[in-house]
Amino acid sequence: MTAQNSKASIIDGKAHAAKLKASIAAEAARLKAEHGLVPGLATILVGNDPASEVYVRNKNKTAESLGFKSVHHHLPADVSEAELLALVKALNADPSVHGILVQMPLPKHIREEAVLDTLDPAKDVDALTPYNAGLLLSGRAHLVSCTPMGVMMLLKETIGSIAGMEALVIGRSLLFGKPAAQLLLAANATVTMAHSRTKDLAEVCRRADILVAAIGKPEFVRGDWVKPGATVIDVGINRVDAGDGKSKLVGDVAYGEAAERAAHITPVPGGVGAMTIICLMRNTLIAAAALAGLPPLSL
Ligand SMILES: NC(=O)C1=CN([C@@H]2O[C@H](COP(=O)(O)OP(=O)(O)OC[C@H]3O[C@@H](n4cnc5c(N)ncnc54)[C@H](OP(=O)(O)O)[C@@H]3O)[C@@H](O)[C@H]2O)C=CC1
Ligand SMILES: Nc1nc(=O)c2c([nH]1)NC[C@@H]1CN(c3ccc(C(=O)N[C@@H](CCC(=O)O)C(=O)O)cc3)C=[N+]21
Repeated sequence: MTAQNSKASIIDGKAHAAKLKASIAAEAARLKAEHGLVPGLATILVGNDPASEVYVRNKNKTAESLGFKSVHHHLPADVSEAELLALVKALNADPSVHGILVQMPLPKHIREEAVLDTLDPAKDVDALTPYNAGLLLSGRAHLVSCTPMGVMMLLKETIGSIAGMEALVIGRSLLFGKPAAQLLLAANATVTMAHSRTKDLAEVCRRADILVAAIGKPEFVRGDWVKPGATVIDVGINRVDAGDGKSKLVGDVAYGEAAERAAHITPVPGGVGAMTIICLMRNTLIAAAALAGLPPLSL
């Protein structure tokens, strides 16, 4: 078998997440014993998207399993912007809450910017406020967006240094693409960002030593776009028809094809998604320690 058609190694996000969870649990126990500090996470979900309900429930369950305080607010789809902002302000002022997560996307009649301008940056565990995005850009990151952080951890564990490598991020959202590109740059990769207006995406992909896809289109990236030996990180979570009346999750990368050429690849599910929730717990702990005036945590 030549290197060209050997199967990629699978990056086990679940196993990495379990390891990180253990170190967060230990640090949380220490903060509780030494300082009486119990991290508190508040989640807000507006409307009834079933996938979002599952994710938010998982976030609360994970918080509880770590001994965090966890509160969930489920608001109807037609809640007014003013009511949502009032809830965010109340949580900003609640000393038992250290992290506030507003699940995106929000209904059309609510301005995302108004919500982010109201959210206390010290409690912005998704790192979506201009303040936290700006700190990252300035090389002084405090709270970092969870999924990009999870991706960097997986890359570190899988290939070590990425200095000088060609990294491509497809997608430029505030939640993932932009912070992911900043983190890759800070780790000294040569970073390209692609999006819906990029010309000849397949060719751009073929240059990438690290190919990160966050598009939201099932199996959009084909196997022959992957540079042989590349590391492929699939952020996409798409629910598609499995053909037997059931549905299944697939990523933004045609996994089977890509695995023929890549050296390392993340599966969906069990790859990047598994890291996201645990990075949210990490951010909640970091925010709690900072709000309590404790020294930065090494996690
Ligand atoms: N695993 C996890 O934990 C997480 C998974 N996700 C998943 O990642 C995916 C992306 O999420 P998110 O960043 O929030 O999505 P957005 O919809 O906000 O962004 C999608 C990006 O993909 C780009 N894009 C769309 N079509 C194309 C195309 N044909 N060619 C190239 N680029 C294209 C868009 O470009 P343009 O800007 O030009 O419109 C945009 O920048 C989704 O599947 C989401 O569910 C998201 C967060 C966490
Ligand atoms: N403000 C905000 N912050 C977010 O972080 C955010 C958001 N809005 N909106 C939607 C996306 C999506 N997202 C995921 C989180 C966990 C999994 C996850 O746990 N995935 C598992 C499987 C899940 C399953 O089986 O359904 C996995 O990939 O193994 C996936 C996707 C966070 N998002």
